[in-house]
Amino acid sequence: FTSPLSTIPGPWYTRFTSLWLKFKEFTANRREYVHQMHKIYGPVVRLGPNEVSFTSLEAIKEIYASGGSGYDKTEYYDLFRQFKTKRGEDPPRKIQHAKADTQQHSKRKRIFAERYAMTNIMKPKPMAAIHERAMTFVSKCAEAGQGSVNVYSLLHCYALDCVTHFMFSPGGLKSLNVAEDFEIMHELTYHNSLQKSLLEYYLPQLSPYFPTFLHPRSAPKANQYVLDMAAQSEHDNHSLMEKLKRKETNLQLLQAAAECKDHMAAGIDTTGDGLCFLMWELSQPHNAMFQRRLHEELIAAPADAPLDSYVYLDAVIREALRCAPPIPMSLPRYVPAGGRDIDGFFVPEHTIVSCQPYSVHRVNESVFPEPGRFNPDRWIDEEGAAERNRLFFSFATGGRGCTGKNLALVEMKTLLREVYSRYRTTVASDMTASMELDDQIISSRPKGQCCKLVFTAVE
Ligand code: HEM
Repeated sequence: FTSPLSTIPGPWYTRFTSLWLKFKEFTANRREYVHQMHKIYGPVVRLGPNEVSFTSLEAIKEIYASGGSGYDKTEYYDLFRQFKTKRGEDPPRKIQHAKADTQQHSKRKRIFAERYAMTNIMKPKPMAAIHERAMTFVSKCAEAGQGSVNVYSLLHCYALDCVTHFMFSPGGLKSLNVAEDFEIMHELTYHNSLQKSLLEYYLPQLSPYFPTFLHPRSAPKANQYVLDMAAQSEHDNHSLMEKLKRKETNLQLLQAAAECKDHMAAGIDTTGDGLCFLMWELSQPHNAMFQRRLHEELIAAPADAPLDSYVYLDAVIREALRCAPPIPMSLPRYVPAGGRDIDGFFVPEHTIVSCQPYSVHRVNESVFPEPGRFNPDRWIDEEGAAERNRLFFSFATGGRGCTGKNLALVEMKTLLREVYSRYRTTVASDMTASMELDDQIISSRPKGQCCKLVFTAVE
């Protein structure tokens, strides 16, 4: 009752316990719970004795971008267990998410920032590789004729093939075509490890005594693949590995491999799920006019039109990432020493504060009217464009914002251009899987992990 947080709106029990929040987290309902709290209590909500959630632009700027990198990430990021599933088995745990390593993280991020710059990604060789993979995706869909295609699985293959080429070129997986590589995609994407990861995180002392089936799943094939690629002697000049292995970076081979494993995991499900939700939305009968508009823009442009010249394509992508951000959940940070004023409230040091993209995109209805409706046209209207762009939070913002944003956008645009200039997509009659958002650690994926569409060639 004496805490400075006691003036912050929220349910009464959040003053005493965060057990209800943990329960929601454990049952994969945290995102929706936090969202409901914002709908009831407004832009600032107390979630627990030491945790507050925000949705305003001011809060986003303060938490994620003040001083450049914003506040430190919390240990919650240790939950990315794909890097350390059974103790000691995987390469060292990712560096950039540990609180104590903020300085080391920004040094490292400076090393690879140049590789993720648009000027590097748009070089002929990486662009040709992305295009080749997009065309493989198209031919897989064409092979099905009027039969249904599970794009969920193919889009994850596409994202994996693009990101591994970017990192290890001339190496790189061909999971769209090669069965052995497909298994790596399968290992990384199809798993149920939310509860197991949370148990291990919240009960670290007990976890060594857990039976094997309670440990998060391992990814031995993916780990071995990354280690093999790191050991390759030659890497193309545009690749991430070429840069990480340079002498001046002072990285050991295993550290470079761990960095790549990290980026590989960050780049598969995000891009795969984002594209999947987008194609699912465009394929709905009530969204046919948006698909038609996209097709018209794509066929009207010259074949060599630059990717950033497609205004409607950009609007479709933004709208899909607004409605279903692949990382839609709270991005937790610690308030720095001395405490901070956030959105009119004093928040003491070491309080966990966060914004969740899902709510940022839905509760600010003056900026995004009818927020639950997929409507790419909203991004075309010049009025309010600055506010919309500022509140677009799917890639987060500031120094810890998404490293791979440019790569993700180029992959998405290249694939969608090749698909929607040639085909119309509709939902397959045998599509019964749920496309509801299913919460994972900070990401969400389609619940059924399956999305069946039909591709019809457009004359
Ligand atoms: C549509 C696709 C993508 C979305 C929506 C997305 C979104 C995000 C978000 C929201 C974060 C911030 C997480 C946080 O603050 O807790 C993030 C971080 C990150 N993303 Fe992405 N991402 C995407 C694709 C990619 C790709 C393709 C790569 C790399 C190949 C990548 C690499 C990373 C890395 C390395 C970080 C950690 C950055 C840091 O800690 O400084 N992402 N991403």
